[in-house]
Amino acid sequence: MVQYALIVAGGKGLRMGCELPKQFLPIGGKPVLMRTIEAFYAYNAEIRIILVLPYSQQAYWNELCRKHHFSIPHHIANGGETRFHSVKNGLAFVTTPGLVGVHDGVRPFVAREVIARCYSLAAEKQAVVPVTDVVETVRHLVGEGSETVSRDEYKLVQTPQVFDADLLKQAYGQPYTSHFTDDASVVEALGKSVYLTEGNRENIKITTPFDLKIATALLESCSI
Ligand SMILES: Nc1ccn([C@@H]2O[C@H](COP(=O)(O)OP(=O)(O)OP(=O)(O)O)[C@@H](O)[C@H]2O)c(=O)n1
Ligand SMILES: C[C@](O)(CO)[C@H](O)COP(=O)(O)O
Repeated sequence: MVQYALIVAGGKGLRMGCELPKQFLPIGGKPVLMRTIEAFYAYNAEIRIILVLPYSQQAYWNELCRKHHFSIPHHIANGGETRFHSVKNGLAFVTTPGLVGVHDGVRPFVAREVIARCYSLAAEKQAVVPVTDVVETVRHLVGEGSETVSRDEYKLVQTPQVFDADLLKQAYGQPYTSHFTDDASVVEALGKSVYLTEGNRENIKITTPFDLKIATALLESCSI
């Protein structure tokens, strides 16, 4: 079955607050985005990689690839207004039946076994999402106050979220709503339920300067 990795890096990175877009920031001397793409290539050298980047950053990315002798084959699609629109743009490059894994370009520490399990389960379940346990107590804001809720009833959601290609394309044909914060929520809006599997704790989404510090520490401490 043909496998696609749709790597989204079309955002503005406002919470990082850096001039250089966060997907290009170096960790251990190599841009975040290259590490992310390498993780998928290491899982399957035949995987079809679609990278979504703002049009204005594509020349810089090509220059970075030359500088780092980065030669993993990939197609580039234009970033959109929201993550939803970026994924939709990337899906135009999905031209055959198969499985599509949508992954945040700023999650370079996804474990190979998690990628493998998500694709393998998606062949059977059609819609698979990696999650981790909530490790802190959670409070729900109610009116002026708040109350503790049972954390056992919640999970934290990661990527890659892997889907049957036709199902995902149908889901992204729906009109955008602000509730669509990930791909699972878009697919669920069709009435299809998603299957949860264990993610890996290191698979952080590099969002703030603090996350960059964690990323550097992770690189030093693990062999991912
Ligand atoms: N219009 C958008 C918005 C987000 N993303 C991607 O979706 C992933 C998760 O988004 P997030 O980490 O929130 O990135 P940004 O939207 O760039 O960050 P911020 O909200 O701080 O501006 C990132 O890889 C980001 O590049 C995207 O492809 N297109
Ligand atoms: C897709 C995601 O990474 C799953 O946790 C997350 O929803 C992205 O959210 P953001 O609003 O783009 O930060």
